[in-house]
Parts: sequence; C-alpha cells; structure tokens
Amino acid sequence: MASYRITLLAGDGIGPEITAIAVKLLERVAQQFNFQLDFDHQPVGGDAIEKFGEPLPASTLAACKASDAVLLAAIGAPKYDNLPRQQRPESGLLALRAGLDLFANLRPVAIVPALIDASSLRPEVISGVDLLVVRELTGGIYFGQPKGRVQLENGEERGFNTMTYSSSEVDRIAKVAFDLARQRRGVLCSVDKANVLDVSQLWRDRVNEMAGAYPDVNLSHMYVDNAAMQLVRQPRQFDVLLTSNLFGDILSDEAAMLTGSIGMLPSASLGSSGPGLFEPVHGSAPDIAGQDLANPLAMVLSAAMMLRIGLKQDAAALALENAVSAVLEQGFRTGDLMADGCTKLACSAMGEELLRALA
Ligand SMILES: NC(=O)C1=CN([C@@H]2O[C@H](COP(=O)(O)OP(=O)(O)OC[C@H]3O[C@@H](n4cnc5c(N)ncnc54)[C@H](O)[C@@H]3O)[C@@H](O)[C@H]2O)C=CC1
Ligand SMILES: CC(C)CC(=O)C(=O)O
Ligand SMILES: [Mg+2]
Repeated sequence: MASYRITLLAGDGIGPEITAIAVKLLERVAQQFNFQLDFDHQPVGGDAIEKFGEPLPASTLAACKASDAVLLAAIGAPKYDNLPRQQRPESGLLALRAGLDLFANLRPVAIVPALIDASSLRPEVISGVDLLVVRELTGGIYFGQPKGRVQLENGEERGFNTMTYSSSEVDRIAKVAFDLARQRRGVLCSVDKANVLDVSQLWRDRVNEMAGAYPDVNLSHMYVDNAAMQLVRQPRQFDVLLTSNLFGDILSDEAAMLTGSIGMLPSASLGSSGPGLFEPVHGSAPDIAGQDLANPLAMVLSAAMMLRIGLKQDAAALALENAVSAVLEQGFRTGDLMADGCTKLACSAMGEELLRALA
C-alpha cells in the first residue's frame, strides 16, 4: 500500500479548526482509496513563536523537507504585529516558502455552480469563470534587498523595500505558466506594471522571449491596474494569469470574490523538486478565530490539490472536490456564504456534512 508522510502546519487563528476537518477527510479518503497517510503536526507562525520563540523553527523546516507534501492552514495574529519584522509569523511563512524553494504558487479560481448567486458580482458576469493565477512566490518585493527604515537628517523617517527579479527567476515561473496554459485553453495573460517599473519591463521582455517556444499559446500582457478592473468587469476573458509575488497576492484575493468567498480558494506552492506546500489563499481570520465560524472549504480544496499534485492520488482528490460540490448543492453554507433558503452551519458541522458526502 502506498504510504505518504504529510507535515501538517495548522498555524494560527482559524488554522487549527480547518486543519482538524481536513485531517478527518484525508483519513477517510485514504481508507477509501487504499493508501496510508502519516501525519506529523509541526508548529509555524504564532504557534511556533509560543513554543520555540521563532516563527519557523529549524525542526519544522526539516520535517517539511523530509515529507512527501506539506499542508498549511494559515498564520498570523494581531498580537504579533508589533514584533520586529523577522520575528513575526508572516516572516516564518516567507522563510518556509523560500526554504522549500516554492517559486510557483498556483491559485485556481473556478465557480462552483451551486454558488453562482453567492458572489458580489452578477451571475451572468461570473458564470463559466475558470482561471488560474500563477503567482511568483519567492522573489519580488517580498524578498528584495535593500529594505528597512532609516532616520533622515531632516527628522523624517523613510521606509523602503525593493522589487527585484532576475531573468532566471522570471523564466522559471513563466515556463510554469506557459506549460499550464498549454494544458488548459492556451490563453496566457502576463500582468505587470511595465509602463512604470524597470523590473516589470524585464519581466515582460523575458515572457515575450519565451513565447517563441510556445506558438500554440496566445500570449497577451496587461498592466496590473487594468487587470484588477478586468477581473471584475469580464473575468471569463482570463485563462492563465501570470504575475509577480505582490501583484498575484492582491489579484488572487480579488479573484476569490468571484467564487463568493475568500474561504473557497485553495492553492499549491511548488518548486522544481521536493515537497509542495498546499495552502488556502486566505489568512488566519483573527476576527472569527476560535468561534467555529470559518469556512473550511478552501482548506479541503487545498488538501485535494495536495492529493492530486503532490501525491498523484487523483481519484481521492476528485472525491474530496465532489464532496465539496455536494454539500454546497445540498444548500449547506458557513456564514461567509449564507443566503436565503440555505442551511447555516458551523465550521465543524460543515466538516461532518463533508464526511457524510464522502461516505
Ligand atoms: N497564508 C497565510 O497564512 C496568510 C496569513 N495572513 C495573515 O492573517 C491575518 C489576518 O489577515 P487578513 O488581512 O484579515 O486576511 P484574512 O484572509 O485572514 O481575512 C480577511 C477576511 O476574510 C475572512 N475570512 C478569511 N478566511 C475565511 C474563511 N476560511 N472562512 C470565513 N471567512 C474567512 C476573515 O474573517 C476576514 O474578515 C494577518 O496576520 C495576516 O498577515 C494573511 C493572508 C495569508
Ligand atoms: C501573509 C503573507 C506572507 C502572504 C499572503 O498574503 C499570501 O501568500 O496570500
Ligand atoms: Mg494574501
């Protein structure tokens, strides 16, 4: 029987609540599809700060590296917001992505038919939307040097970060996007700010150069401000959206609302070798943490991505995705998606319904 070692990073806020559900569902599909999952819980973010005094202990990173796949819920809490930057939960997540060399973050945005009325946009705008954000994840302004804060002679303080990309960093993420576009509808839109930023002009030049090797992919470029507008104007025009770390972070939260809730969007963070990290797009939702209110579906769909991409257990992945569609078709909703005629469920009760749907 195939056996896989999974590192679980429950993290902070709603993280432990949604992780508990994902684990139960993964155990069930493993049983149903005849493979074994060995879970290893490790601390990250605020949880690790409490236990080890740092957001990414060496033991957590080592466990992740030694596993077949990593499933992360979310990190962050307001109580850490005034710590020095390197000691904050978010720095732990960035260090984890860098430590595993996970340069490609895939964020699929597909409309579940049962949620066609759940978006803040009209059904005719979002119907049929099926796009994939390919976000560069280990470069750009989140990692660029120099950065910091300095005191100026005139008494002012200045804060600064640097957005950098090298040609090889652009090439490797562009290749991921071109390859995925080829497997999908063959339409790739690269999003940048090349009208203003040198780093974006380099990005655009490299993407254009790569296009020669992909004559079957229809490549276009769009400035990020326009892309933000087009995503809510006519989202069906997009197939694969290729973009940088910062722009992808922002655009994917915006795109989440096409599906009805940020609580619906999963992601996969991948490198060229080694284990992938599978993580919902949302954060730790401190405003609803510990209240059994969270939507666990983004986490469950991230677990499905882990099964498909990380473990090549396609049938089990599909079973999880079908369970998500089934509970939504039955009208079960957590508070973020609640609508007239639906049944409102707590996070844990949604987990029970998902288990029932799998049975
Ligand atoms: N990957 C990660 O671990 C991420 C961590 N963060 C961290 O999370 C903390 C909170 O950040 P925010 O900007 O508030 O973003 P957030 O995504 O945690 O929350 C934004 C809003 O969406 C709601 N929400 C998020 N996930 C939900 C879910 N599964 N079900 C129902 N509602 C949900 C929240 O209640 C909140 O109103 C911060 O410390 C931030 O740094 C933020 C984004 C990603
Ligand atoms: C919390 C940040 C480190 C990242 C983030 O918002 C994201 O990856 O979506
Ligand atoms: Mg984000």
